[in-house]
Amino acid sequence: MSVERNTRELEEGIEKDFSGKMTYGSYLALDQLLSAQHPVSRPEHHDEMLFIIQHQTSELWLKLVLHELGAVRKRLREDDLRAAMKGIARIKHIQRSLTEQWSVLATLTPSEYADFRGSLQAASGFQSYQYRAVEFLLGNKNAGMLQVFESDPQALELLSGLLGETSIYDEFVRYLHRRGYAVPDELLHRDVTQAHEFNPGLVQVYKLVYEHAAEHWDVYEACEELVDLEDNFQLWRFRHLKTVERTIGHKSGTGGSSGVGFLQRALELTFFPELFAVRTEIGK
Ligand code: HEM
Ligand SMILES: N[C@@H](CC(=O)c1ccccc1NC=O)C(=O)O
Repeated sequence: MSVERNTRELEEGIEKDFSGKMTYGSYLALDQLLSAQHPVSRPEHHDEMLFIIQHQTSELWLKLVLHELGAVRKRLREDDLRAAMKGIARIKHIQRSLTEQWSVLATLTPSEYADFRGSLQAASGFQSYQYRAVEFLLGNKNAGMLQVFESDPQALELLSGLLGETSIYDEFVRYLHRRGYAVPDELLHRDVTQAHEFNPGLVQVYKLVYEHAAEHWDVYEACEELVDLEDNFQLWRFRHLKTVERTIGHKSGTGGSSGVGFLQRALELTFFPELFAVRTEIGK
């Protein structure tokens, strides 16, 4: 080791011959991953690379969120609440990372974005099938959303599949029923292709849990985990909205919507309305 030269020597045992062996790059398919950035602006705009990578990293994290949500749903079906909560804890960290990432894109000024926005044509995040899949898995179903995927059979298959399946919230509610809580019957037989709608009877179930937390500790903790999940999702939506506002102001979106106004209305959506409603009822 030569401290003077500020150089670390390689150790004897360090692998150098990778002929026919798996490497870091081959394992991670880096050749594919790192050759998948294709700016479309001509002449190529410097900042389009930021725009592409911000979206690609978001989609990679969304892929993991979907993977974990699938496992959470399975664990709930198997009555393994603790394992399900482990999955939610991981998802919450991913969500924080996704929300934090907006500050990178916020360095894109309106003038820089305007220089290549025209090249994006009608492409828009509205067409992110993984984002829609997350919304469906959390319980905000909307069959109308499938229309933009008519020309993408794989996305259509994933989303129409999820539309007809139970959400995380459906499974949580069914789990509560199996545990003996007085879950209203209509929730157990609801049409799962529709968005979950507010149910006052379920608020009463949560009221019991929150007012006697010590006797319902694991369920109480699980409820708060779900509240965190929704809270984090809304924070992502809010940061998206604010980034859009500072970048394109009140222009309409490339996807054809009114833009900021349309995104604002998504902030009124809720996945687990009863878990928020119970807050008003506690101590009454
Ligand atoms: C400067 C950057 C961005 C701008 C100006 C922007 C703008 C917009 C606008 C105007 C919409 C509404 C749909 C439309 O008419 O196009 C939208 C939707 C959406 N964008 Fe972005 N966006 C940006 C970055 C991102 C990033 C980095 C993501 C990450 C994946 C993203 C994901 C989405 C999603 C998922 C929707 C659908 C939201 C919903 O249905 O409520 N956007 N965006
Ligand atoms: N909807 C954006 C365009 C946009 O942001 C976008 C374009 C192509 C691929 C992803 C995008 N991201 C999010 O909407 C706009 O209206 O400027």
